[in-house]
Amino acid sequence: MGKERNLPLFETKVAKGRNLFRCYAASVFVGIIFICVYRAIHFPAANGQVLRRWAWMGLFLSELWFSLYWFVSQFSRWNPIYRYTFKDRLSQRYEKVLPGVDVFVCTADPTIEPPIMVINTVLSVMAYNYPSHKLSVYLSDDGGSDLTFYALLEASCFSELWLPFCRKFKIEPRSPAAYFSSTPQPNDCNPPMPLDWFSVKKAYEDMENRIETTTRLGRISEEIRKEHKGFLEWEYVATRQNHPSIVQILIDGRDGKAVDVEGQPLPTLVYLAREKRPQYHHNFKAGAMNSLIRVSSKISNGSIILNVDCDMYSNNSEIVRDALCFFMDEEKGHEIAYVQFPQNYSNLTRNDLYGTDMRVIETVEFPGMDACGGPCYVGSGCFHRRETLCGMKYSKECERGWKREYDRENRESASVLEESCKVLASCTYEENTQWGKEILIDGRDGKAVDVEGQPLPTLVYLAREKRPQYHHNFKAGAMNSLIRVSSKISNGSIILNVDCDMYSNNSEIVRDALCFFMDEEKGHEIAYVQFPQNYSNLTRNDLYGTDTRVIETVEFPGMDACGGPCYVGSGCFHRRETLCGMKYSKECERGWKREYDRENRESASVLEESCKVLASCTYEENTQWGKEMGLKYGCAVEDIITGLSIQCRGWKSIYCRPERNGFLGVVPTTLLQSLVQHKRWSEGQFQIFLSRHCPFVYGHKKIPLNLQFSYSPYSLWASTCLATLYYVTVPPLCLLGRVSLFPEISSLWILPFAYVVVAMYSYSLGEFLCSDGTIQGWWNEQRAWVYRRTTSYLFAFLDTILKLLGFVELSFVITAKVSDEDVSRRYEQEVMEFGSPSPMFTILATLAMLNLFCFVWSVQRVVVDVQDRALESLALQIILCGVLVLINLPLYQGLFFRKDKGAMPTSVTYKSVTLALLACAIALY
Ligand SMILES: O=c1ccn([C@@H]2O[C@H](COP(=O)(O)OP(=O)(O)O[C@H]3O[C@H](CO)[C@@H](O)[C@H](O)[C@H]3O)[C@@H](O)[C@H]2O)c(=O)[nH]1
Ligand SMILES: [Mn+2]
Repeated sequence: MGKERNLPLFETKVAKGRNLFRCYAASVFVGIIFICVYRAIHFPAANGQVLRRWAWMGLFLSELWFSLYWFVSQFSRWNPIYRYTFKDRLSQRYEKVLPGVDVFVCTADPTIEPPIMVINTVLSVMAYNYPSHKLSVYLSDDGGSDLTFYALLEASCFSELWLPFCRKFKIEPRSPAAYFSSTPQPNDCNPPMPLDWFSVKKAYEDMENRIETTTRLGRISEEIRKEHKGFLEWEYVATRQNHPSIVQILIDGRDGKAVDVEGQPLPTLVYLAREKRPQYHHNFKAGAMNSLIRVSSKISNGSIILNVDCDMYSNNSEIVRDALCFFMDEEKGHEIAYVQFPQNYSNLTRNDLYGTDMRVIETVEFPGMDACGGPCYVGSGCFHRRETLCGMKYSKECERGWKREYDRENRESASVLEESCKVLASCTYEENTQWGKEILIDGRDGKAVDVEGQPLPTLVYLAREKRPQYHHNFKAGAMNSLIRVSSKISNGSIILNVDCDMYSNNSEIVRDALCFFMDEEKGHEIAYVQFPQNYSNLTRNDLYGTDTRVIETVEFPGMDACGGPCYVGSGCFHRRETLCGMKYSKECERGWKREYDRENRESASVLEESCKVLASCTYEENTQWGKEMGLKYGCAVEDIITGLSIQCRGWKSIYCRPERNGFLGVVPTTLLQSLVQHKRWSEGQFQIFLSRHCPFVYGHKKIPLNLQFSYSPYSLWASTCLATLYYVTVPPLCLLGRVSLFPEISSLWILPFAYVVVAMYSYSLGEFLCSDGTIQGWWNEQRAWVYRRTTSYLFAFLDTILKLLGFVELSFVITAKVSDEDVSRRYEQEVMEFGSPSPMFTILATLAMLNLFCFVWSVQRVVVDVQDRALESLALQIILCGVLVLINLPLYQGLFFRKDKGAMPTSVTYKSVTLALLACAIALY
């Protein structure tokens, strides 16, 4: 065992054949130099070639840009590494002390993210091979939809059947929909299986039917409504964008009665719809995530957080353990902030028509980033340590903390508490390193007993943060820190506050106070119970009249009759919520009664109530949430910017691709959706690049230089639009005017051009094929890049500039996860989907037409005029134009030959032909 302990929980292997790659890169680099030399020395002379000079200059600049882009994209290819875990070692050493894991599932719209899909994702993560009492699943519903809530309620019941089934037969994947559609019916060889199989399948299909019927209906029937108190919350929902917080604990894992059909505990399951008000910006997914972080900290407070999008179901039930092999590794675990798994997709077609699977990024670039310090966080399929997501900086201290946590069983959960409470007592919620607080006795610890073996009460020392520049607000400030910190540690519903000189003179006084609070009739309206302040050192005749005798015996009882005494700071019992600003309402009656009616259920409902404030619009006002804490706001790719800032705080991240994919999601199934998604991504990335969070500025001296470079290809996505647009318009148009921009076929200068193009594209094809792609798939991806660069990135580029100037606001177009039958069928057949008059399509069609015209025109010249030597100098341009025509074949089909609904609308056809003709006409004269 002693030796075993030293074996690491994961190993790292470097990719093979890197020297070959480096030779290739070096040779391409030389080729690029030659091209630049050619461009420089053949720069058209000033006499009479004005147009050609300009065209040449533009082309030179474009090529310089492409070279730069190529250069920065070599960093993540230089030295990819691969990670492998040892889950058996993890179980051997840590099975009993595995940390709590909170899983966040985000959904935002029940129409484009159907509830049945969402709960399949939820069920798949509930069924992880992980101790249920340490697993909690939170669904954030930004759609605030009772349809989604209803589906989740159904899922909570179905999980009682589903989890034992998964456990018993060790099935994969654990999303019921995916499992039943991918697994053939069992035969009789395995007798117990078919019985269960059919009954579970039947139960699933029944549930699916109910959910789909309700979803189609668009509202919840009265009978269903009566089934759960949660539906009452919708009485306060005005619209999806205007409602209070809703927190519903559907399965309370702490409740001994929350068990599956086999009597095994179920994971906690929580529904959250954060408050939405029109006048408050909700910050999209980042806002949802931050609410989740806070609410979960109150309910389960797992040290590890897994975040998945609602379409990304778990495909591998062991993945939590894979992630923990990194976090809990004794040697390196303490410096790891997050573990990112690749995003794979369940609905890809064979040749991936829209190139939506980021195959090469997932198999080559991310492993390369991992070698440079860690991959970026890409929003889904990522495990985080809770503290790092909350803004904690890396320091040597962490090493101790993390180790301590797993070395001693009970003490460490106290230390995690200490850690996470720091921020609650800080001046700004921001500087979490300066604090002083110690839990001296942890009442939850079985070993915290007196000499007779009786449990001791929890005892905590707190010194809140103090800074000269922040006012500490005297006792009130101290009390507020205590309220927050205690809410995290013990969260008692009643708070007694005494000054340090006021010792308790009556050990029954708590019970006296409770007689008021818990009175069934009037208790619910009482906020505090004030006892008189008496003194131990009074002299007989009270020389200075310091004992306020008459106030205590006459005036206060009088005030009590008028509605209640004042609170005099010491010897007073409060209900926690009222001290936190809760207004009295009839509701409280219900809540308070409920609390004492049922033993376990009600602590859930108190939790629900007290979590609401954490998910309210105003909670984050004047805090660091969205800035230094949680996910960052104001960026369309909140994931990338958050990951980057975690890395800049000194943490490392890990990229892991287990043999069996961890998560499977849904890619957009139409061209437009895919282009719009890329617009959001490239816009966010470019926005980061232009902001103070630019990897080269923000990351300067904080992350390695090669990691800064590894981020830049993505940051520069948007800005490649200019060079690309230039390349696909100017050389073809110059054909018309017979303006030559490339070396002649017979010239030696053609070599560097030929070499660079052939080498780059063969390498790219090789990379693609090694990533399990097909040749046709690679070709499709090349097309996708051209389309993105000329539309998505162009719009992203312009929007980013406009945003910088303050003309437009940040938006987040949610990608649809369903499409109608017709569209799906074409997607399955890999027929390109147009069918809408988007300006993006007008651009694509115009460019395609333009290249077609130029190509036909110049080929016709070649045929007519075989002797014409001038054409030889245009050969490369004609080839370029021809390749563009080839790549656009599906577009011509959509423009002219298809009659189905997915064809290009005629308005786009007219517009694009006109525009292309116009451009050609201008070029000809
Ligand atoms: O206001 C919002 C908007 C979105 N979402 C959720 O965010 C997720 C991502 O939205 P989607 O439209 O599917 O975006 P994708 O482009 O597929 O997502 C990638 O890119 C996003 C950043 O642009 C990240 O947030 C995602 O995690 C990442 O998977 C989905 O679960 C949504 O339900 C919300 O919860 N609230
Ligand atoms: Mn998505």
